[in-house]
Amino acid sequence: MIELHDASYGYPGRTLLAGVSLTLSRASFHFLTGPSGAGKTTFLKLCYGELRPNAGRLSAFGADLAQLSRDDLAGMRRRIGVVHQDCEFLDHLTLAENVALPLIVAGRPIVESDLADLLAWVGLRGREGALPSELSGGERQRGALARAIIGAPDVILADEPTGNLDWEMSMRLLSLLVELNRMGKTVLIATHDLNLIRTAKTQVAARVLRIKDGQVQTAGADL
Ligand SMILES: Nc1ncnc2c1ncn2[C@@H]1O[C@H](COP(=O)(O)OP(=O)(O)OP(=O)(O)O)[C@@H](O)[C@H]1O
Repeated sequence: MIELHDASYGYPGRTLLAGVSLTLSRASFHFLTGPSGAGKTTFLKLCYGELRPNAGRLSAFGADLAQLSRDDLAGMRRRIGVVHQDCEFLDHLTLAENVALPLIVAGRPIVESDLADLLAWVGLRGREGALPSELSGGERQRGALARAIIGAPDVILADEPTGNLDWEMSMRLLSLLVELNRMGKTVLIATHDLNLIRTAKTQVAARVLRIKDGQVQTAGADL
């Protein structure tokens, strides 16, 4: 689904990824871990085409990102759902409106019953009309997940999705991501939370990637 071939990326004066090659295959489940500032968010941005490698190649769904037209790039991005670290919502829109926003932006129809089913699936039935300021951290994260998957993406990238959640809510979110993976979605979660990774590995065949010193390596089985 997403392949990096000898890809490098850095900001001026700082190399974050140096010649990384790896594949996120269909229906795989990956964690991405590594010290703060190692480049996890940057790696995710490369995967969804917000950044382009300085050298090497990145291909998504069989197409080289560098060769994609603007429209093709937009099409590729629609196949990737992103749960951002800060789950930004538009403050003046309700939860349901925020969740439906990717469809509105893409000019796609909103089927109210599908939206209601999705909100119920993430445990937010009854919260449709709430404003973002009225949501708890766990509700925001589940809303952000709903927004990421409303367009039925093939790949879900989540950046520290359980960062501000207690354990019970982290487990709830993890089980939703595991369920999505069982439906055939490719899932990549960037996280510092080793307990989350250990627990997930009892539920799903997850591969753990670690970014360190510009390399992305498969972490040992002790994780
Ligand atoms: N737009 C930018 N310009 C310059 N440097 C940046 C930019 N964005 C990120 N960086 C730097 O790149 C490094 C990697 O950032 P990134 O957010 O990818 O790390 P991370 O592993 O996700 O960190 P954390 O776990 O703390 O969220 C950091 O040192 C950061 O300061």
